[in-house]
Amino acid sequence: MKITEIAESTYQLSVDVENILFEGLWEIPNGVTLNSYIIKGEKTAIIDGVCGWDGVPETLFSLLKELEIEPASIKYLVVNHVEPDHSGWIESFKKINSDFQILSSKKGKELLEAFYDLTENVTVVGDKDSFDLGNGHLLNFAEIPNVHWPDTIATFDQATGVLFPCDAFGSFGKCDGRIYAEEFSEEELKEYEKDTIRYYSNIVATFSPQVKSAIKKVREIPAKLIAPGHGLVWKDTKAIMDAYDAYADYQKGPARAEITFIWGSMYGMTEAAVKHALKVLEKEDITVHVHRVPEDSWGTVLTSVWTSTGIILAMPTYEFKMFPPMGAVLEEIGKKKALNRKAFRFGSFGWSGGAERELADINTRLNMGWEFLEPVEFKGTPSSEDMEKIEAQIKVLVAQVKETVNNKQ
Ligand SMILES: Cc1cc2nc3c(=O)[nH]c(=O)nc-3n(C[C@H](O)[C@H](O)[C@H](O)COP(=O)(O)O)c2cc1C
Repeated sequence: MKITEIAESTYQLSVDVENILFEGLWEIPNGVTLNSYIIKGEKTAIIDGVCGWDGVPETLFSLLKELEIEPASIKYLVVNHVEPDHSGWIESFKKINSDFQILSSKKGKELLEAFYDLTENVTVVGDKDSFDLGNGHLLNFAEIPNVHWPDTIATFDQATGVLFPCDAFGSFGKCDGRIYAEEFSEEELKEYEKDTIRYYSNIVATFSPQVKSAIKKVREIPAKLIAPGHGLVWKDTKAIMDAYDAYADYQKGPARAEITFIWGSMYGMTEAAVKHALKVLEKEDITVHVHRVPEDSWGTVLTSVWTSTGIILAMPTYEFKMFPPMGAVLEEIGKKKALNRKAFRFGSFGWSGGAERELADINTRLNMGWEFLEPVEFKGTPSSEDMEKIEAQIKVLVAQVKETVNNKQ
């Protein structure tokens, strides 16, 4: 954990977390940095906290001591968002400080009661409110509901121009002691963006329309620095807002000129055709993300799907339905609303088939709007004719993806 002064009397306290499933579900291969902020005006406020995992609140308290702040002397907690990765520490805090005031949204107040039985000393703040910490640190608030829970607000400090948007504009990927995006080389930032997209697609994506509204609102705030609850701090506030704007647009598609190829196979029948399909794709000038299920996690597959305009699915029939891990990952992709993709499916069956029926059902039931080319299904091993049909369909798909993306630009 580390303390950095990011603006006058404004400190970031950050902790790198690894080897966990985020939200108990999402793989984070490069970890995540959780950020908490302290503003020392005449009054001291802490903006967002950290999770309540073993040892994490204690580390936060020891950092406060480094800043010569006794945790018991903190009288103001700004809770932008009650999700326990930011508020879990309050349970430990309550044990050492019984006298503090919380600022949160109306919905946040409800959630604080539900999660932590906190009912007293909660002041509701919203768009029209301000709160004066003294020494010029006048805080304003912007309601940005559903980015990522319904309670979310962003806090803006008039004195320093720092905007604290909590989950909005956050990223996975631990920062290893670095604070600002500007400390990363262009190459490193490109890599880091994959973690930002992982974060966006896995955590925030469902609420893309609300992300669009939040960005519109936040662009009106004269922020000099965006200091989120996860990941890097952005001096180039426009860069991260533009990036998030684009990710939100990918929900309805088209996204980028990329294809995500998701496949699974039990005994190698579908796999034989997958190998052929990959060779075909190698000759095409297009970025392809390949994921085998169940080996690759939902989160990893979703990250690729989010930026892809084209999807190829290859899996056999299994008990009159799709190969189960494919069904599971598609349900999740549908729930995150990765909509309107150009798609193509092929795969093996033994006697009755059935994968196609379930695929159509998921596409309809979850209103995904994926436009499928004629599938190629084969009994047992794929014939050379099947291989030719697959090759032809892939070429059509690549052309469609490029055309759709070009038409958008
Ligand atoms: C557990 C199991 C269930 C299956 N269920 C069906 C089925 O309901 N309908 C069907 O046509 N084939 C079914 N099959 C046959 C497979 O679809 C077939 O063996 C196919 O070639 C497997 O392709 P793969 O080697 O790519 O996994 C099933 C196979 C297994 C092992």
